[in-house]
Amino acid sequence: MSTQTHPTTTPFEGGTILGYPRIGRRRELKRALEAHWAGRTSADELEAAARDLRLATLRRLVELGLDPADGSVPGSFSYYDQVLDAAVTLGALPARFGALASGVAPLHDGGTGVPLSTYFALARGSAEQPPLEMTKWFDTNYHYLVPEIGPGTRFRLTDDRVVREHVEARGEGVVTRPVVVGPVTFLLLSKPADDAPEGFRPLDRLDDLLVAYRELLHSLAEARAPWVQLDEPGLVSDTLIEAAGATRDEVAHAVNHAYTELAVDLGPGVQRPRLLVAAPYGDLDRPGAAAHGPAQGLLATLAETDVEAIAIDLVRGSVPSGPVPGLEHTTLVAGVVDGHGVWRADLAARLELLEGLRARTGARDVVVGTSTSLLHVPHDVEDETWEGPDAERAGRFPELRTWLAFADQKVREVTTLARGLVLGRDAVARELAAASEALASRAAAPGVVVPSVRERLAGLDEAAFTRGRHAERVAAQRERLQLPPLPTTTIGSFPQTPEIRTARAAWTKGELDDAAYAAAMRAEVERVVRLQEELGLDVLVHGEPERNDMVQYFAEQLDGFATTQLGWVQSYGSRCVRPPILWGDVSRSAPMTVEWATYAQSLTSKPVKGMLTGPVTILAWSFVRDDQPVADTANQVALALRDEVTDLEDAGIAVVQVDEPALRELLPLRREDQGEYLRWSVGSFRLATAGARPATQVHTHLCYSEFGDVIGAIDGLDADVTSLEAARSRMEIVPELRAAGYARGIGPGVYDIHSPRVPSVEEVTELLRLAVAEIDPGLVWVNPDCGLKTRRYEEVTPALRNLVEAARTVRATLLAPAKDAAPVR
Ligand SMILES: Nc1nc2c(c(=O)[nH]1)N[C@@H](CNc1ccc(C(=O)N[C@@H](CCC(=O)N[C@@H](CCC(=O)N[C@@H](CCC(=O)O)C(=O)O)C(=O)O)C(=O)O)cc1)CN2
Ligand code: MET
Ligand SMILES: [Zn+2]
Repeated sequence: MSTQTHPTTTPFEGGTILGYPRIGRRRELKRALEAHWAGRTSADELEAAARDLRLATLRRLVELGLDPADGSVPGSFSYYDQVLDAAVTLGALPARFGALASGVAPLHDGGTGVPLSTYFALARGSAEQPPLEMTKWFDTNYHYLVPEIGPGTRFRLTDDRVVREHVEARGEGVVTRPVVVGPVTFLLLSKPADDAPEGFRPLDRLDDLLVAYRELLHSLAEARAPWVQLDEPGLVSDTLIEAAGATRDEVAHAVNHAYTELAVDLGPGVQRPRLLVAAPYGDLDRPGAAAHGPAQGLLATLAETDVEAIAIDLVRGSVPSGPVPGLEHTTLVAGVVDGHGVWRADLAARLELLEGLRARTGARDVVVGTSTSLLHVPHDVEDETWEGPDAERAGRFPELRTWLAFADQKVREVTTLARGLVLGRDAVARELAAASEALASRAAAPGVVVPSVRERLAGLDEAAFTRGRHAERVAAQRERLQLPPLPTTTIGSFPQTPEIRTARAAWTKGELDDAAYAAAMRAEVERVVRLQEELGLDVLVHGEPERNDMVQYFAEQLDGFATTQLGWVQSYGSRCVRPPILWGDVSRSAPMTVEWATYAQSLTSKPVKGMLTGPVTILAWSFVRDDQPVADTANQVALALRDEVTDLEDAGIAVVQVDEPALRELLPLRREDQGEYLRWSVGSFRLATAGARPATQVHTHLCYSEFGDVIGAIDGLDADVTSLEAARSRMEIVPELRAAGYARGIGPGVYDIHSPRVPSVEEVTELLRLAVAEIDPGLVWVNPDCGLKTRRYEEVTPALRNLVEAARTVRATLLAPAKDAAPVR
């Protein structure tokens, strides 16, 4: 048992948040990072800009009502990614980075920390090494960097930036609660290093890793940090646990071990920071699911260690159904304010939940928190313009503003609820009433329910989700398109040049009129078509220059959506998106893409692919209404897209691609929820595309994920051709497709567009040979991994040239009647 004393008063009594956006309300960090990477500023200048941003954040959070004295303000800054931060803090620098990694000494051995240049080399790659792999953070549109752990990884405290930031904040009068990814989640998120033996699991290195965490706790103790927050979202995700080769029982064991080891005395005279373990994004335990999980739930497992506080997600997760053993010694941070969506909370209902929570769970005390970090929402509703022509064009209207809560509004929701919990309802009666009023106004507002949209949805039958027979479609499309074997194409976007961005910025500001902007974009389309013809690609695209983003572009044109001016949310590193707000019933008032596609088609005799974003991805990358089943919302979007497909067909477009890069992203973290998700998500894609005639070739594109566990769903989309990201994993998906008997057109990516490297003809040829050796060459398409919008023409032009050349090379071997080459059907 620890002799650590609990605070005698309730910690975080004024409420707390699990994290706050770090990009800056005017994307200050993005600008500072990109200036530094471009060589325009020094590391010192970057550090100064980041410091200004951190201090501005502290001031803001205190102004919004968080207690500056007791660790309620999280220290959640990062220069790039919080998982990378943990890796460099704990000595997990991959050996493949050579001297950059081996040159980093443990702090206790005279080390001086990990230089920013090394940190960015891990994030963005060095001259010799590709960066750490990037992948989706739980079911969000945030991407983290995947640590690489091997038997030789030397876990030690190698960087103490998080400690220095605590000291920095103290200098400004704010006692922060440093936030670090917790040890179990850190290992679950990691992958085995390249040199690890077969069967090695990062999780097996837990004991060694804990040594480094203990060093970190020591260092925080010396800085007098009263609390530290260890984030353990990994505990809520079956998919992550399975991918790490572990079971829930093993994870429970690891949790018990880790927090028994960390929640101990650090020795005489050292006051260990108290531990807040946070489990955002879902449920630690499911009521009634004990049969599948550890005998004792994960919440009880945590509560029975000596950690002083546990934060649970009460938006995505469920309320514990009864007293939790061990919680009588523990503060429960009740995540009742949604960190992941933008709707204003029903404060009265949330307060009622909070009031009953202590009695229900047996917690030592209950305090108010957010369900997740506020990283996933924009800064401030007040930064937007809600009236005037700009607002109107973007679908924003004054009433909408009152329905929303971005990060700053959410902090106020937290502090309001905290006051209500401590002082009683009457103390916050005005705020509760205002929240209820906003909710009522939302329910009754025009556009939220549009009868014609509802009627169309209600009238759908099975046939609306079903296309004609596959074989018939294949024949009709072959006849119409006359493509060579191994047809070449791209995923849609071509580089978004500074000229395009500048023109759009000028147009947005009203400095360029509609006609001039359209002319500039048409000129770009023409350049892109000419380039593709010159390169010899078979199925062309218009290049998407007119799109600011593949989701926002559609949201700007659909009814039921609003888009923001400054609602930036970090997606990875310095890259941001502005997720649209889907608030009402969705419908399409006019064609959205037809002019661009037909203009491109008018320039060439080759087929031009129409390019749409699918319903699941539009939902995944928007803030979606929470007042109806998400499946209904998806089908509304699908119907709008279905009409667009028809319009493209009527305009003579023979190939239409409907992108679903986020299909895998929304896959629920809990196994038992996945079937239902796949049912509605696949259904909405089919609804969007099943109206296409047999001779119209429907493509889809998926990326950013491992697809192994959703091949069945990919098949269920019933697309004629699917392009997948595959180059970096060297076509790993191809044998899986073969094993699954996949018999549709398939374009496993042969050009890794996430890297500036230009692949050689030989490399692409080699990847193509891998593909045609495994699957019927008559099904194989040749394409990059993803769109080219983030690349530059200097890279794209030679890379596509090589891709076309490689396709020709492999095509020739197929056509030659060699005895070991599979025939083309
Ligand atoms: N929504 C979404 N989610 C996604 C992806 C995606 O493409 N879209 N891709 C995956 C990876 N994520 C990504 C997310 C963002 C970016 C990205 O490049 N973002 C751009 C912004 C893209 C954008 O909205 N561009 C707008 C606005 C650009 C802008 O910042 N304009 C300046 C002024 C322009 C200038 O003078 O240069 C301004 O507003 O201040 C446009 O082109 O119109 C960035 O951060 O820089 C890339 C990948 C997964 N999730
Ligand atoms: C993230 S998937 C991107 C698909 C889109 N058509 C593009 O090429 O950019
Ligand atoms: Zn993609």
